[in-house]
Amino acid sequence: MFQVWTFQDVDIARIKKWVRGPDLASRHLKLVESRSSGEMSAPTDYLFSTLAYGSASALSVIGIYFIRQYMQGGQFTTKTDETGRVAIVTGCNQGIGKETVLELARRGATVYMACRDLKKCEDARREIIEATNNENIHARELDLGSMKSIRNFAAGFKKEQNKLHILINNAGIMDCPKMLTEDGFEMQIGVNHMGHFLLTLLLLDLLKSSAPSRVVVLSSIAHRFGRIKRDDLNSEKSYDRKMAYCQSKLANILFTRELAKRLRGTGVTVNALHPGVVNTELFRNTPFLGSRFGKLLLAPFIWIFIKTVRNGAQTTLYAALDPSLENVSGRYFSDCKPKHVGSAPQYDEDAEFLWAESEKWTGVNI
Ligand SMILES: NC(=O)c1ccc[n+]([C@@H]2O[C@H](COP(=O)([O-])OP(=O)(O)OC[C@H]3O[C@@H](n4cnc5c(N)ncnc54)[C@H](O)[C@@H]3O)[C@@H](O)[C@H]2O)c1
Repeated sequence: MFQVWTFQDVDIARIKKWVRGPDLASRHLKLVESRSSGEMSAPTDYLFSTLAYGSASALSVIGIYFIRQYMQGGQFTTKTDETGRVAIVTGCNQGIGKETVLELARRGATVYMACRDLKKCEDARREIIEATNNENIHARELDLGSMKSIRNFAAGFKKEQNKLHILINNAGIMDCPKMLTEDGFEMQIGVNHMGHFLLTLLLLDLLKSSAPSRVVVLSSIAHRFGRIKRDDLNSEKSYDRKMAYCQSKLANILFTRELAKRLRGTGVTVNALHPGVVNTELFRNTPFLGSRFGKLLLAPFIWIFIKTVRNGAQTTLYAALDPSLENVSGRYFSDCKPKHVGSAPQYDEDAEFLWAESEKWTGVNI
């Protein structure tokens, strides 16, 4: 009833030939043919299949591991001591911002977490203090969609601190349906660019007096698809949620270049970056990707190809802390290294246009 297979049953020479064969698919085909013709014995068949499919699975696992490692991008491993340095991070109750604050706290910095939702900000602050034992972490309210809130935040901060070494313009919103900020700006250009424009300019005096100091701007690779709509910057004539995000992220790059130019010789540097594609709540408004079902369905894909929040914060930390960037300004980074942005002459014209409009809209200038 039972057939016992012994080692002698296994045709070693034949297996060697098979393993050396051209490829898995043709080997499989031959296997099926030889099986039906009775040429190959059952034990040989069994051993070959195990070997072939075992090595294919092992190769796939190793391949997936290396792809995932590659997709997680560059790491900022340089050790720095930030004790006595003061930083502000916007939109940091979650996502890349929260992870950035966590690492700044570990390195001893005093950090002001500037968030729209103070309750969530307070919860995140407590978590960070618990994890790092750094008590110098503060939660403050800042809604970048309200010029009043931005002015209140800046005034409050200046009452508490007379130094600011690192300003990280991290907060962002993506793909939202057409909405306006409190002051009537289209939400994506309003929060991602105009709000940060006003905040940075209100804090410039402190940044200058605390130099060497740094402004870090979270842009995105999406800037490459962006166009500054000179005839409709505020999307009043037409609105496309994707293009509005791309425009706002291009605005981040142009703001960085123009501000860097204007701050030459002050000891304040300004750099922009793309954090990578990171597994955060930023996609909450994106059809399918933002839904629970979409996330569940794409979970394996996300695990392989999308950065973890920790890895997503690495380029921000690099731009904010790497000693080698002390005098580097007006650049764009990705994966902890410099990256090229689009063609200069057109960007310069757009940057000047955007700067003039931003001054007009926010009522501040330098
Ligand atoms: N996640 C990615 O794949 C990715 C890719 C490229 C660029 N970025 C950029 O990285 C930055 C951080 O995004 P994230 O991925 O951590 O997303 P996230 O949604 O997790 O975090 C964004 C933060 O911004 C805050 N925010 C939104 N509107 C605000 C407002 N009006 N005032 C104050 N805060 C506000 C949110 O509350 C949140 O804390 C954004 O600027 C985003 O454009 C992210």
